[in-house]
Amino acid sequence: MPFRSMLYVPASNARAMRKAVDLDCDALILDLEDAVAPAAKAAARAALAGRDETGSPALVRINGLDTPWGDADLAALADIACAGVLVPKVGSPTDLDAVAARVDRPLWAMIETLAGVLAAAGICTHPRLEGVVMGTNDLARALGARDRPDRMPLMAALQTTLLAARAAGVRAIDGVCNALDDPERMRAECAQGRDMGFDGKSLIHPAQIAAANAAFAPDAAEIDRARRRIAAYQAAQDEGQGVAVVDGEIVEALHVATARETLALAEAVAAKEGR
Ligand SMILES: CC(C)(COP(=O)(O)OP(=O)(O)OC[C@H]1O[C@@H](n2cnc3c(N)ncnc32)[C@H](O)[C@@H]1OP(=O)(O)O)[C@@H](O)C(=O)NCCC(=O)NCCSC(=O)C[C@H](O)C(=O)O
Ligand SMILES: [Mg+2]
Repeated sequence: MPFRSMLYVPASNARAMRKAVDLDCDALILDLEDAVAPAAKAAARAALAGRDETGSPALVRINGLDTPWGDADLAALADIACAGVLVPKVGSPTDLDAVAARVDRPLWAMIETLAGVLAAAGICTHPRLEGVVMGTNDLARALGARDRPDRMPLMAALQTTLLAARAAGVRAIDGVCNALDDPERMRAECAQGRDMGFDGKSLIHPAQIAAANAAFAPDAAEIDRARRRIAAYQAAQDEGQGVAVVDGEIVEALHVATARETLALAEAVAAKEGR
């Protein structure tokens, strides 16, 4: 399945929770953590109990086990239908062990602390991990970084974590764009995240879904080039050659493997969108 767009929905926001059911993001992150005020934690947790799984697959972001609410969140998961658990502020594989020992759902890790980035290789190879989500807000704070449209201060953390995720074969989701009233910045951040190799982007508002879905899916030109690369390489092989040339660029086996992945993603997106 595609992971182009993962929308945070504060579980304490009943209006947003109702809205989320009909949104076309690839996944939801039902948040019990930082988007929920301390006074609203118990009610937010209760709001998830007995939810049905209408709409996009949902991860539940729990509070850390080092907080007053983490234990109760884990206990509540027994009554919460979800596709997985998103663990915040993961700093080591043992942080995942503590959750894995108490829930049998797939785990995702927020990489949003300096320790988490430095331990990314060990975290990403955890046997229960399905993916990582970048927490660029917490990371920027921990770095003492200034906000920049080019996200230069965050690049080392983003690329280090992405390398670890790709090496471990798990999904990697880029951080949020806070600029709700700046669609150009959102577009640029999506393009940057896609260019780097992320699978998708985490979002904070439904208005951001379209940009992420567009950026992280192959476009018509990429689909056409993938098909032509596969065909040209097969023709070269039939003539006993190991290399083809398409649009003035060489095409070797690795390019064909990428082309097949491109077509597979395009098919998964088309299937999800009922095309
Ligand atoms: C930022 C918001 C508080 C703005 O909410 P609101 O003022 O209600 O926005 P709108 O009036 O434009 O809403 C229009 C409709 O859309 C619904 N809505 C808004 N946001 C969401 C959402 N996230 N999910 C689902 N639906 C949403 C409204 O209810 C309106 O619905 P309707 O009237 O029925 O049409 C709000 O967007 C918000 O709370 N966003 C989420 C913020 C959040 O989750 N933050 C935590 C994640 S960011 C982070 O820190 C990640 C990581 O940890 C890190 O460190 O980086
Ligand atoms: Mg955070």
